[in-house]
Amino acid sequence: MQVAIASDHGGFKLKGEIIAFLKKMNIECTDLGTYSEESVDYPDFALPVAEAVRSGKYTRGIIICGTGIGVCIAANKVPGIRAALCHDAFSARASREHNDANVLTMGERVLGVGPALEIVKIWLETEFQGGRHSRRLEKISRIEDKYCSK
Ligand SMILES: O=C(CO)[C@H](O)[C@H](O)[C@H](O)COP(=O)(O)O
Repeated sequence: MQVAIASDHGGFKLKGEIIAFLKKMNIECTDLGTYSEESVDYPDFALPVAEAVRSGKYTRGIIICGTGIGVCIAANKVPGIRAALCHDAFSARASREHNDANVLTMGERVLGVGPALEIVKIWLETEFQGGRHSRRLEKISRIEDKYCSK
């Protein structure tokens, strides 16, 4: 599995913890920034992760900001991206089983490191269930087709 990860300044510290955790789990990840706590704009870091996942070069993406909300909104503008904001284990599991989420977003200002790492582990290890959920994802794709020119 190849993971692309990024954050804005509000998620910088938690991003570092997640990268260290992924290394311990022997999961390859690429850090697409930001690289300091200097204030930046979250869409500039959500977009490269979303595009990296859409391109197929990376299997999954993780994006952290202060709340996880802004990066989730931005990433979901990219066709083919199913970004899920998860601050609990149940949502993390369901976002994979039901939604086949390919990007996880979280907020450093919302969640402690321990719960965040548990969510990352569950999210990476849970498989999409398919079946009736595939039909629903098809309907989401059709919404993209309706509104996106490429
Ligand atoms: O979700 C967000 C924006 O919708 C994030 O929490 C950002 O990290 C946050 O807005 C940054 O705020 P700051 O006051 O500029 O640090």
